[in-house]
Amino acid sequence: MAEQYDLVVIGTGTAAMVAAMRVRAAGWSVAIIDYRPFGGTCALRGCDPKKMLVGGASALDHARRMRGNGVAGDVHIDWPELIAFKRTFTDPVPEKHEHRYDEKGIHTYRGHARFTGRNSLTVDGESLEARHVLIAAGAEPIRLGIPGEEYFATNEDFLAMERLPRRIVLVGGGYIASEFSHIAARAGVQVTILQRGKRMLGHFDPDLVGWLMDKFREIRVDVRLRTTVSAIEKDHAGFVVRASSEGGDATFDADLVVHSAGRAPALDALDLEAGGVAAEKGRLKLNEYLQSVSNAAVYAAGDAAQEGPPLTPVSSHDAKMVAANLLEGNRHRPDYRGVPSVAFTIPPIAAVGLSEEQARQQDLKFQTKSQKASDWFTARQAVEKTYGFKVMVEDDTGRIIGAHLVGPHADEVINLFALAIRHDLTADNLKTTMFAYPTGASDIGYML
Ligand SMILES: Cc1cc2nc3c(=O)[nH]c(=O)nc-3n(C[C@H](O)[C@H](O)[C@H](O)COP(=O)(O)OP(=O)(O)OC[C@H]3O[C@@H](n4cnc5c(N)ncnc54)[C@H](O)[C@@H]3O)c2cc1C
Ligand SMILES: NC(=O)c1ccc[n+]([C@@H]2O[C@H](COP(=O)([O-])OP(=O)(O)OC[C@H]3O[C@@H](n4cnc5c(N)ncnc54)[C@H](O)[C@@H]3O)[C@@H](O)[C@H]2O)c1
Repeated sequence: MAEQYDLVVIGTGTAAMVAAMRVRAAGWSVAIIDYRPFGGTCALRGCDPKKMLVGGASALDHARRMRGNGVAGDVHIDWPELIAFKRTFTDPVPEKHEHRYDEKGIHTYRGHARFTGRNSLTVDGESLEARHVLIAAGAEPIRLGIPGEEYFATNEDFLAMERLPRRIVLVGGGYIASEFSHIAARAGVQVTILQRGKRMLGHFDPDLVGWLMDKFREIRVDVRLRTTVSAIEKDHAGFVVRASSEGGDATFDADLVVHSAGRAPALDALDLEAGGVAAEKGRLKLNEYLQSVSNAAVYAAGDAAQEGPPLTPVSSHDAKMVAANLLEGNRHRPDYRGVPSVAFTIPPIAAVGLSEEQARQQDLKFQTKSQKASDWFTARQAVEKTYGFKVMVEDDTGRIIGAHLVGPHADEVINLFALAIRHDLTADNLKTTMFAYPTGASDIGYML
């Protein structure tokens, strides 16, 4: 006899947890499933552990920048100790999450979930019946279809490394490659990035990325652009990565090869066909309420849905919309205006709203103010030359339509621009706000 639930949630990440808790609070019976330790990507294999390692690398970078300016002596990363520090956060997560679900009366299942019908699932042999199903299964590294793909280390492997390899090759040149290279290089690893695209960090402003590239050079990360990886081979000494570029074919030796070439919704194992859940080219077909267009019992949220950018705050926002739609009927559409994004390089780079190119494509009339501001107090105080911005303001309305920052505090200051964009604040609104001085935010007035 199958267990019956009002809602069965596949996944235990941010999207799953937020939706499960909200729906359960309204009195529904809820089950939640994961084949990995409970907690999801952000808490266990993404944002949080990454930021803990970035903390160590940033401390080292700051101390080195201050050398000759009142801070003496060298510092170094003690990798095993840094990983142990990271584990003080990550290790307790699964148990804490399970405990929270137990406390709220949410039933937990461990195993792979798979549809067996429009309202039924199996979890490694156990049958569940569901009035509704939420697919919050997240994303997984895309398959590149190259020989030796099985040798890739994942983000999970990198963030769990107990010992540092001497040479790392990162395949891809987006968020993961940028962040991991900045951590690893500070820890003394020889890092190479093989990026198919013509520049790094395609999600960020090209001029600001250009300024940030000075930093990649300074920390000796070898960035190869327009370079496509074609194979990974294992040899007695480690791995050989084969790649091709305009200049011809080349090989790169590595002790670790990390996948940083993009992530796609984790749908393969779900047997969507058995559930009558339509998908196309690896993406679920959803309506504006995040509901499957072919099975009204099924919703999706977060990285599995990828209706908005695959970021944690979006997973949480999606989950709130789905929970509200389940409880109140389909009335709530996700709103992805003003989603800020940060790549935690050292220093960080950030963006919110439209890129200059998008604003032009939309035929908007706007003014752009942009400057590399290495001589501003914020940069000089941090002894960090990589500091700059680009802000776009619409002519007629004075609304801020896009903001792009790189340098000290960019990861925090971007949130003020996100507030402005999401709530239609004007440049004047921000200019007439008093920000504490001297802080990163106190530069905003000069960026407008
Ligand atoms: C290295 C890295 C760093 C990142 N850093 C940031 C950052 O700094 N800021 C930010 O905003 N975002 C960041 N992200 C993105 C962010 O982690 C994701 O957008 C977010 O975690 C997605 O949450 P989710 O709930 O949609 O999915 P997840 O948290 O991925 O949860 C999905 C869960 O479903 C489980 N699952 C999948 N299939 C099945 C199945 N068939 N049966 C049972 N369980 C299943 C998985 O095991 C997983 O635990 C980062 C991502 C990575 C990889
Ligand atoms: N700070 C953050 O918010 C953060 C950090 C890490 C990851 N993430 C999320 O995780 C997702 C995945 O991150 P990611 O860095 O893997 O992807 P990404 O989309 O940021 O970058 C992937 C890069 O890989 C390149 N590429 C693809 N195939 C290649 C090949 N065969 N050879 C060489 N290069 C190739 C692409 O040109 C692209 O630049 C991101 O989209 C992001 O949403 C977010």
